[in-house]
Amino acid sequence: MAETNNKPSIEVRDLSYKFQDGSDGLENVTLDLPAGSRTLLIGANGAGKTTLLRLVSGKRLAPSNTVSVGGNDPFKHGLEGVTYLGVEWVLNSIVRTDIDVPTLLASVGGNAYPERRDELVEILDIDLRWRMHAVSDGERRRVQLAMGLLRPWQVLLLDEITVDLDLLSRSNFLAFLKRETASRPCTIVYATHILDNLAQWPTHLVHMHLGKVKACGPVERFHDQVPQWTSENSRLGELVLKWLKEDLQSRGPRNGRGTEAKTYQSLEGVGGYGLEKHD
Ligand SMILES: Nc1ncnc2c1ncn2[C@@H]1O[C@H](COP(=O)(O)OP(=O)(O)OP(=O)(O)O)[C@@H](O)[C@H]1O
Repeated sequence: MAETNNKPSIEVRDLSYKFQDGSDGLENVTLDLPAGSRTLLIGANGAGKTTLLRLVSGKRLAPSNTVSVGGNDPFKHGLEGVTYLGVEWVLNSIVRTDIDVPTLLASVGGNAYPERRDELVEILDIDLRWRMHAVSDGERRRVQLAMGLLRPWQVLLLDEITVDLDLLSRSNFLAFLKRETASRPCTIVYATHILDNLAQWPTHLVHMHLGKVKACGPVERFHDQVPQWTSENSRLGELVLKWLKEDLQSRGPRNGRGTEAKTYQSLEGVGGYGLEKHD
């Protein structure tokens, strides 16, 4: 396994990707995210955020010379310093079994990084007496985040995995990530729909729509796109809302219009999943 160099920038060059069924995943995506940046990846459901993150993490094979993380192709080199936390990771069943927190943290190398482990336990307010089959979803997510963040990654790709966190846990978690990028060479890309208290967090924004990058750059570049705001937080919210409304307008509703539209009547007799009513 290769290590990223100590300047973990993310470069994507004219990346197009088709799924196995032949449908377009990404089209001509180009990105330059410098080392030390914290990027928010913004886009409506289905815009291509997960697809992009999986390609950057090396979980999917990108065409050669299109993705470079810290100077390496993540798929070819299986990069040691790249951590991707997404849905598959969240659904890992081990965290639902009757197992205790110290054992779980040790299983991902906690004993090799005792200071980070203790810091994460404190920041995420984890009770070491919890048993994982008997915790709430948010508590489970906090333990999972501690597990995922324990090894000092150089590139962190987060695919909306903070939905279960309460406001304080999420704010502590984001502050921890900010400190990380300030104190050591590391880079973060965070795909999220939840913008609360995020205004001061990103250094860069990427706006995706229908598999393409519509806008990308340092946050300051977008400030004048929203003429009125009541606070920094609502400015980011206003900007994203504006983007998503424009995207919907240019794409049209998913179910199409006029003759293209499917109606419940036109779908009668199609499919059927055994959910029909039986007397
Ligand atoms: N394996 C696949 N085969 C074909 N199409 C797919 C596949 N996976 C995803 N897609 C399609 O690709 C598009 C982008 O999906 P992706 O999961 O990247 O979106 P996203 O921006 O992460 O969305 P969300 O915000 O809902 O998580 C969607 O229209 C989706 O239906």
